[in-house]
Amino acid sequence: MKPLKIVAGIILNPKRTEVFITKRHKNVQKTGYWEFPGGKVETRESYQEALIRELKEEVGIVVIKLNHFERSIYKEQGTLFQFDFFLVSLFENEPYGREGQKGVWIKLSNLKNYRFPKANISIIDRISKKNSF
Ligand SMILES: Nc1nc2c([nH]c(=O)n2[C@H]2C[C@H](O)[C@@H](COP(=O)(O)OP(=O)(O)OP(=O)(O)O)O2)c(=O)[nH]1
Ligand SMILES: [Mg+2]
Repeated sequence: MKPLKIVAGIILNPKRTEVFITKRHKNVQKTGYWEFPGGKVETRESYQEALIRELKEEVGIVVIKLNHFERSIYKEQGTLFQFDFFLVSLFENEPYGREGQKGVWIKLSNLKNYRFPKANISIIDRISKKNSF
């Protein structure tokens, strides 16, 4: 089965103590859950190109530096998802919910108090630990 490819950005402040997350819109899958901004990789697009495009569209930043952090595969209701999470540590502009969605900077240690989709459990676990990157 061919997976649906998703890229998402872990947008960090310069001290790498906080991350910018957004809340998913109404009327889409996973309404009301928090997420790392990102979306589906389009045909003929690389993972990096997809993430740069998505972060411009969704949170208005121009990515300068990104590093691949983790890939995970997740199956839900018959759909296979492949997630690639990137650390985004340098960018232009201040991120905001460009499509009207809520966006907040939160401490990494506080991530556990926000409701994310199940597919995010392992990544949240990893980055909320001290000195994980
Ligand atoms: N961006 C993002 N998506 C996530 C996360 N966790 C998680 O389960 N997902 C799921 C929700 C969606 O089913 C899918 C991402 O697709 P999306 O709806 O963001 O795709 P997109 O931005 O390309 O949106 P669209 O063009 O289809 O409107 O992955 C996450 O941390 N970030
Ligand atoms: Mg999206």
